[in-house]
Amino acid sequence: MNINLIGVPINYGCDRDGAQYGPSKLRENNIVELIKKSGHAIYDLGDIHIPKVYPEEKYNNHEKMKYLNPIAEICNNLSQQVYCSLNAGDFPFIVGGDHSLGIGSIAGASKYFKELAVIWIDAHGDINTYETSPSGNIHGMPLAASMNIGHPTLTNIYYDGQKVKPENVYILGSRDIDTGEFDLAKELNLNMYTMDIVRQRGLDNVLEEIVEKIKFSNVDGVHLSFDIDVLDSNLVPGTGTPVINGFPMEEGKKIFTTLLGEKFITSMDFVELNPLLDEDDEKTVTTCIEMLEHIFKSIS
Ligand SMILES: NC(=[NH2+])NCCC[C@H](N)C(=O)O
Ligand SMILES: [Mn+2]
Ligand SMILES: [Mn+2]
Repeated sequence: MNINLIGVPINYGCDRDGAQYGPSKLRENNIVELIKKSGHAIYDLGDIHIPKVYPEEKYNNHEKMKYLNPIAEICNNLSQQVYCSLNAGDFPFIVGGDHSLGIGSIAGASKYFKELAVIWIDAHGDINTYETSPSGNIHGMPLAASMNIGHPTLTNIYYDGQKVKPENVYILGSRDIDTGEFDLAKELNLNMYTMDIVRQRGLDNVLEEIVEKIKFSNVDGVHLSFDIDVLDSNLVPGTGTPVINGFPMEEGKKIFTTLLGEKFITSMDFVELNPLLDEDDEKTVTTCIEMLEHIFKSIS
């Protein structure tokens, strides 16, 4: 497989200093060599350009969303990179940066595929809108925007309207969900496997159900969006919104072994590493590198 590495050094979506250093930190820690070693050909496509915006301008575009226009511009550029990569027959691997970039990845993938599914692996739902968000941070909104819910500037990125149907969305590992997100998930009847459900039913059973549902739908492409905060906060202190009771390393690996083993995943995000918040001799970077090694071994 040809892997296309695309860096998105953005922190406007989380409004916290540090997330913009994710791509450079992973490159310093040899992500490119690691991909090569796994036997894949790698094209490092570099980083998406991030326009400079000062903090005092964050609400200039909308009173309830921070950095709206620059995020839309960055996601628009990312979409085209992802679309071109898929068109070339390659596997786009997007490294963040905060999770607002998911809007761009999904828009690019959905232009290429007729019927896209999205697996959102995250401690959070990321299905807020500016009306339900407690923070105004757009990294809490990308999955809603991709389903055509929220502000038109976000729902019309790359091309107008819906990028993924709610029935093709799978949320896994959530355990910090806002009230508005909970209501929306219920209203849309989303496939939402919260951590409580995973613990009740067992990870194997939940993964099997996701795989079966995707296989028996008419989906022709699957985007997997991995927010590192789905892992237990002990493993990833260096992320902006860590949450306790997350997946331990072995379960994190099992998720990838199973889902990537099915060979239906066609693109991926890896987001929310914040090197400035890291602790214990770069514990989070170590976790990320170990997981990335496993991910690339599992892609075939
Ligand atoms: N991608 C993330 N880490 N999202 C965290 C979102 C936190 C919270 N739900 C919010 O909307 O502000
Ligand atoms: Mn997220
Ligand atoms: Mn999260």
